[in-house]
Amino acid sequence: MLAASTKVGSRLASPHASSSASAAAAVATALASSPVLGSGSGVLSGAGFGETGSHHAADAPPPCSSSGDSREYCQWKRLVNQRQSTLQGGKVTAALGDHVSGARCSSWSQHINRYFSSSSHQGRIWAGSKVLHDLPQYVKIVEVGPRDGLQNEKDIVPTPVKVELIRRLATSGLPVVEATSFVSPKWVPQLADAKDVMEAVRIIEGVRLPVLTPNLKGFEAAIAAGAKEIAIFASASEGFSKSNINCTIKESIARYNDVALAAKEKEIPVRGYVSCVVGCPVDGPVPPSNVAYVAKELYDMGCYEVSLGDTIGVGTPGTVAPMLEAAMSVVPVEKLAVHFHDTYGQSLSNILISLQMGVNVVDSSVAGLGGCPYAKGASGNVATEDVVYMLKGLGIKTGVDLGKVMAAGEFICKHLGRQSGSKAATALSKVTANASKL
Ligand SMILES: CC(C)(COP(=O)([O-])OP(=O)([O-])OC[C@H]1O[C@@H](n2cnc3c(N)ncnc32)[C@H](O)[C@@H]1OP(=O)([O-])[O-])[C@@H](O)C(=O)NCCC(=O)NCCSC(=O)C[C@@](C)(O)CC(=O)[O-]
Repeated sequence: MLAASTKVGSRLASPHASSSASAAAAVATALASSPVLGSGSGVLSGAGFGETGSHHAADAPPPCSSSGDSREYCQWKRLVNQRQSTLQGGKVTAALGDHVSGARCSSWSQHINRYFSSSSHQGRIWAGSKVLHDLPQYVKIVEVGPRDGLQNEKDIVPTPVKVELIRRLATSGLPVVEATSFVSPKWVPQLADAKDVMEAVRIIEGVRLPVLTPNLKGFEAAIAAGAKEIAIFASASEGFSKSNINCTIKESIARYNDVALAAKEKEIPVRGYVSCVVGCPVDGPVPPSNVAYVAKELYDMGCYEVSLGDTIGVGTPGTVAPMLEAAMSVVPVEKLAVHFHDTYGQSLSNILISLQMGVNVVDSSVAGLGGCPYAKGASGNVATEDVVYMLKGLGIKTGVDLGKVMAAGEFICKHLGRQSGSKAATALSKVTANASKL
């Protein structure tokens, strides 16, 4: 299985695919001949790679004024503008034939908007509310499905399926899609095709595509494959640090310092992760002071953002709030992101309390895919669809088209042969299916 996917991948990495157009052609050829994605499979139909798609940023932003708008919000506005001009220029951000038809997507949209249309104005929702008035205007969603979501899958997902998933997520308006990891293939065999995935998706514009790098070897490989942004990942607990990256926390900080220095030289932005911020599968409960220590180390070495991960999903607002307070005491809150796994069904409540505490970056995974191979019992990440649904209900802008994320979720779930882990996607699909029977 691994050999087969590598073979397909090596076609994607062909030297003939060095220009955008020829790389796109190589991807299209690989996809067409894939048993999962080929035209005969019924998964793909319609337009070819390289054609312009229609991206409509959901919740189109108001003008970005110099007064009051957050930095993230202004960055998002720029990203939307860049994406729109990219599409007008006919570059490769386009649809490769969505198997979810336009009619179906618009039917989803009708239902998605059903409960929000009368309350979509944030001011109206929040008027007079003591608990909602501090929420951010815009939340950046960092999609981690292609990396965190797939890394734990036992059966190797073919490279073209991963590439197509990333492309679909990128065209849904998500500003960041974590693409893969340049880790040891012995440790994470599912992502052994990182080079091929990166070489195929590097041509997608209008979206940031960071990759995980555990050391200099991974960093060099990522840059050679075309990565323009990386992420490093430390742990707040010794037990998980050992089991996940085979070193102590201190050793990992030294290792990541080298990576951060190399990245700085090449002007590559670095995101930091802290795992096990509430509990560890090996050590049990984790004190907030450990989280603060590691978060500050990552921030001080130059990470532009530090994502706090409840790797095994044991946190509740009762444990997340003190953990965040500790992290916020050493790293500015606008530099923090939250990353929840939904093992105990606490993710959305944890996200809500994080937003109330000033966080405005949230990691999530399409269809709730995910889990860490070195954190036994951890379930998937919070589903992107559920996060977008909740934020939409709160009148918070994300720029994400929920129907398109649902379509990406349906695509990958079909490939994996399982139901979506997103409650919002499942409910909306059922409502729409029932409505179409009437
Ligand atoms: C860190 C290591 C490499 C140490 O692994 P090690 O075995 O201690 O490393 P080593 O330096 O002794 O190397 C062993 C072999 O791996 C190779 N190697 C070494 N580095 C690389 C590399 N970058 N790329 C490719 N190959 C590499 C190296 O060349 C050698 O190959 P050999 O000589 O045996 O043939 C390993 O433990 C590892 O790869 N761990 C990654 C585990 C992982 O990816 N976990 C999941 C991501 S973290 C996560 O999911 C949590 C997060 C971020 O989502 C947030 C949350 O939810 O909390």
